[in-house]
Amino acid sequence: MTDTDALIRAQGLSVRFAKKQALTDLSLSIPKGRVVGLLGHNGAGKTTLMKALVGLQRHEGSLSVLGLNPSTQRTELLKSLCYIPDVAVLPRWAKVGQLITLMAGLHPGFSPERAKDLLRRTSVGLDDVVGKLSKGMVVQAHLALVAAIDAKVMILDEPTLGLDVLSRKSFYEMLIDEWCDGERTVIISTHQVEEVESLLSDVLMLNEGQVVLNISLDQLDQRFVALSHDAAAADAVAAAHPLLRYRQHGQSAALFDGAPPDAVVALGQRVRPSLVDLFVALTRAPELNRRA
Ligand SMILES: Nc1ncnc2c1ncn2[C@@H]1O[C@H](COP(=O)(O)OP(=O)(O)OP(=O)(O)O)[C@@H](O)[C@H]1O
Repeated sequence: MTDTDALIRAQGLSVRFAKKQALTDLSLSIPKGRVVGLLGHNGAGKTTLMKALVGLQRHEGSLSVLGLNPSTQRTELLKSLCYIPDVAVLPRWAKVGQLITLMAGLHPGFSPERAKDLLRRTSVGLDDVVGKLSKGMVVQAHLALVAAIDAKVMILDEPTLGLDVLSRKSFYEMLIDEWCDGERTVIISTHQVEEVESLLSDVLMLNEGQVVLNISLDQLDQRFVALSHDAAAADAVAAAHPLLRYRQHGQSAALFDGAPPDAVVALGQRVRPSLVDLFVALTRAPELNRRA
């Protein structure tokens, strides 16, 4: 990717609250057509970054989204960017059909027909009042409304928080089937790392306000090597300084950034590193790595 293809570009992005440095000198670029998982522990800075991307967070450094400055060109930006924050914001008194009428009046890129089509995928009806819907139904209705906007970037902050596994699955199916088209980019923050792994094209990992990984899943498979091995090989594997030692399918395993020496590889069997193991390896203090 050349940098000019990027839909989102940040350089030296920092956010400081009174007592907390929430983001420190982030630099990244995200191209079109990607499904990016934004991962990080509680307090890592995910919401702060998303708010900066949509122009709701003062920051230092430069930030460009769709070629616009989110802080100073927010109105223009919101024509092509949609955002579901981590708090439910649909008015509880409104009927879903009324929200469609409201959105049609407010947003030039919103298609009422598309919203109604998307709602047919859910169990939410046009006459349903938001306040009487379950949490899962509200989230589905919210996605149907937002996905009916002809935008280029969608930002979702923990969109499936509090939903059961079936609701989470249907949420992501609707998002991928109905909104992602190979040109649009979506950024999803979540703690459900295992569940989203198969949906993602890229992962952006934050730890204590800093980027610890920004990589496509294809590159990730090439760069990181996981080795499953017998207990007898443990000391020799540990001597090669893996990022993480853990257990997988009842076997000891070790995760390396880059291939370890051939002699070490020969001690075990190369397996696919999972995103969750990588997340643990890159976001917890090295001294916490247990002997596997
Ligand atoms: N308005 C604020 N005032 C002061 N500190 C804040 C404010 N918003 C966020 N923070 C702090 O900034 C840090 C990053 O918070 P942020 O909400 O971005 O984390 P997060 O990765 O989204 O966490 P979570 O997974 O818990 O939602 C935290 O230490 C938080 O306490």
